[in-house]
Amino acid sequence: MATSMAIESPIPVTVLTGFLGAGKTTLLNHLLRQPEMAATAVMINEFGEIGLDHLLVEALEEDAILLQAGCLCCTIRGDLSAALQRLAARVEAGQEVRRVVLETTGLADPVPILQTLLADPAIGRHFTLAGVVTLVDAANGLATLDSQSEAVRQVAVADRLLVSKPDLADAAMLEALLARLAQLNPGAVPVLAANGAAPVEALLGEGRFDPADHGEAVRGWLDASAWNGHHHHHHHHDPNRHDASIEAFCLTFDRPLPWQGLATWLEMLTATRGASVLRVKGILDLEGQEKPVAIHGVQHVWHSPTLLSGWPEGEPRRSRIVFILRDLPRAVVEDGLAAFVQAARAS
Ligand SMILES: Nc1nc2c(ncn2[C@@H]2O[C@H](COP(=O)(O)OP(=O)(O)OP(=O)(O)O)[C@@H](O)[C@H]2O)c(=O)[nH]1
Repeated sequence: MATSMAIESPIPVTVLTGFLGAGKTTLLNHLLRQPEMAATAVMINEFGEIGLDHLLVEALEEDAILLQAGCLCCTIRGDLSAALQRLAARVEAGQEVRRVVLETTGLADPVPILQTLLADPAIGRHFTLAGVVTLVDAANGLATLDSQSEAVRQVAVADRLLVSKPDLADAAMLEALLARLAQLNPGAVPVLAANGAAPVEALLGEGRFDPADHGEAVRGWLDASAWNGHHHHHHHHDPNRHDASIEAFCLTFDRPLPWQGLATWLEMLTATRGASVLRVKGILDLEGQEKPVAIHGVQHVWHSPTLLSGWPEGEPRRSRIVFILRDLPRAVVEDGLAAFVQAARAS
C-alpha cells in the first residue's frame, strides 16, 4: 500500500537565496564539505537559458538536481513540486537524504517559493520548510537593496542573514549595510561569511518557517502573491521574462579562447556598462590551459578567475559565458565579443 511507503519524518528544506553573485554557490561549496552536511540534496534553479551553477558546485554533483531553466517565481510551482516528488521517490527507494538545500536564482522573488513549500500538500507529505537563508553581498548589497525589490524581499523573509564579501567593504560600508538589514529584518542577526566560510548552523538552523515571525509586510506579500502572483504569470511562459528590461543568455565557444584579450574586453564592458551588467559568469576553455577556468563578474566588480579541478565527466569541453543584463541590448555584448574573438584569432 502506498501509505506504508510514506516517509516518516519530513525532510527539512532550506531555501538559500541572495541577489545575483552574492556568493550562494561559494557558500554551498564550503558547507557541503562539512561532515554535518552529508546526505544533502541540492537543487539549483537558474535564471537564464543555460545553467552553469551545477558545474560550479563541485561537491556532491550526483545529488545536484538542476530545475529546468526558468525564473523560479514564474515557473517553480510546478517544477519545484515535481522535483521534490522525484526526490521523495528516490528516498522511498532507499537513498538517504537528510536535508534539501534549494538554491534560488538571484533574481527570484522568494515569496512564491515559500508559498509552494508551505502550501502544496504533495510537498508537505515528505518535506518541511526549515528556513530561509539570505546572503547579502557586502560590496554591492546596499546599492542592490536600493534598486531591486526582489533583493529587499529576500532579506525581509530570511530566517538567517549572511553577509558575504566582508573583505571587499570598508568598515563604514559594512556598518551602513548592517543597519539597513536590521531595519528590513530585525529578527535575523547577520553573520559574516568570507568566501563561504559560514558555520553549518547558519545554513541549517532549527525549526520550521513561521510567516508570523516576519512582521506585517511579509505576511502581506505572502497573501498578495497568493491572489495575484499565479494568475498574473499564467500567460507568460517565457522563463526569461522576469522583468522586461532584464535579459539572460549564454554564449558558447567551441574553440579555446585567448585569455588576455578576453579579460581586457570583459573589463572594458563592465567599466563602461557596469550598472547594466548584473552578472557575468563563465566556464572558459582557454588557449594553453588544460583545466577549465571560472570567471565571475558582478556589476563593476570582477573576482579573481579560478582554476577548476577539471572538466566534468560528460560535459563538452567548451567555453560558456552567461550574461545577465539590464537595459543593455544583448547584441551589444554578443557582437562585441564575437568581433573581439575574431580579431584575436586573425592576429
Ligand atoms: N572577495 C570575495 N569574493 C567572494 C566572496 N564570496 C564569494 N565571492 C566571489 O563572488 C563571485 C560570485 O560568487 P557565487 O558563489 O558564484 O555567487 P552566486 O550567488 O552563486 O551567483 P548567482 O548564481 O549568479 O546568483 C565569485 O567570484 C566568488 O569567488 C567573499 O566573501 N569575498
